[in-house]
Amino acid sequence: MRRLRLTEAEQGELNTLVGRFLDAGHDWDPLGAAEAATAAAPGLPLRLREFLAEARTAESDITVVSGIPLDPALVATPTGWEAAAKSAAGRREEAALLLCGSAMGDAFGWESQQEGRIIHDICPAPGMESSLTSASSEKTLSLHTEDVFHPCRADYVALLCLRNPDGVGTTVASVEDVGLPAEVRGTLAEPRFRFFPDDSHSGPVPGREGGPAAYPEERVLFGPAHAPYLRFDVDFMAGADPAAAEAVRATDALLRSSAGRVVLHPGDLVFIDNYKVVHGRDPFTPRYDGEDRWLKRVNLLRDVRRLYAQGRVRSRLVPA
Ligand SMILES: NC(=[NH2+])NCCC[C@H](N)C(=O)O
Ligand SMILES: O=C(O)CCC(=O)C(=O)O
Ligand SMILES: [Fe+2]
Repeated sequence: MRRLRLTEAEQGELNTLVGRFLDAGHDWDPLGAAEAATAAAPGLPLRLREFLAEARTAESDITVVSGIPLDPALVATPTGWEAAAKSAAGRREEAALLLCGSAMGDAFGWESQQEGRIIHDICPAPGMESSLTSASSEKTLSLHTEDVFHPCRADYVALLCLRNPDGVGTTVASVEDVGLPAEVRGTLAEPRFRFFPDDSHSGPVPGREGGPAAYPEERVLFGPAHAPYLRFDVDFMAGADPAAAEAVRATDALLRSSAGRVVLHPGDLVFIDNYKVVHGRDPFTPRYDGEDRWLKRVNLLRDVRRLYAQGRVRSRLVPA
């Protein structure tokens, strides 16, 4: 894990950049904002850019930047992402996340998720307490690769904490630390697994009725044999045969027993390497009083052209 704390001077620089970005009216065309952020990111504080560049080339599994300035007059936590989207709650923080994220990768959103927005709101929603989505609270959110079903899922999931009054932990488990037995590793490295869109995706997504065909069977471990990448979400995958199903169960148990947690405080921004680390969340009791836990999230790709090359993209930054 790598950590950087912004100095007061750097916070000032970032605030100025955010102000300029908002004044330029980039809020909030999802197609234009990501490109504008990439263009503006070279204006970020030098030490921050150097830190993120180093984290990126070293393939740091978890990277935390503390001291992202938050609006002192931040509005009450909305009761779910739809309410947040309607009221444009936390725009300044969205801009800060988008700008810092753009130093790490290209921001994108899914047409099927949170109405195609590129910045998502993660806050508990009434009625969703036990759901398998990030709007849940009372139920543990299982360790998962973000958007496990998609061949062009994010390289990084970036989360900016706006509130976390009870210090609820984001759980993390790294493929490097999990200690999978050789036999399980062998099975996971074969294309014997199916991955499905999770419940936060709506409409005609691959493998669902009315959507395009499901993706073929794939590997859980892939890439360099000595340091493989991982793709895993026990709730939205299946082994294609009994031995593969058993490997999923064994891997889930090992990931859970090796998991640690990062407690995000207001102003903390974490980049989770979505190829090396699975993440989830401890359960908590929602308040629905405006003081609830609230994160902003953005998906980042090291090169958004990988998505364009997929052929399922309907518009430049909003893949179908
Ligand atoms: N195992 C799971 N519950 N996976 C789904 C994770 C939550 C999902 N990424 C969301 O934004 O809502
Ligand atoms: O709430 C958290 O800490 C993590 C939620 C999550 O999995 C996500 O936003 O992708
Ligand atoms: Fe997630």
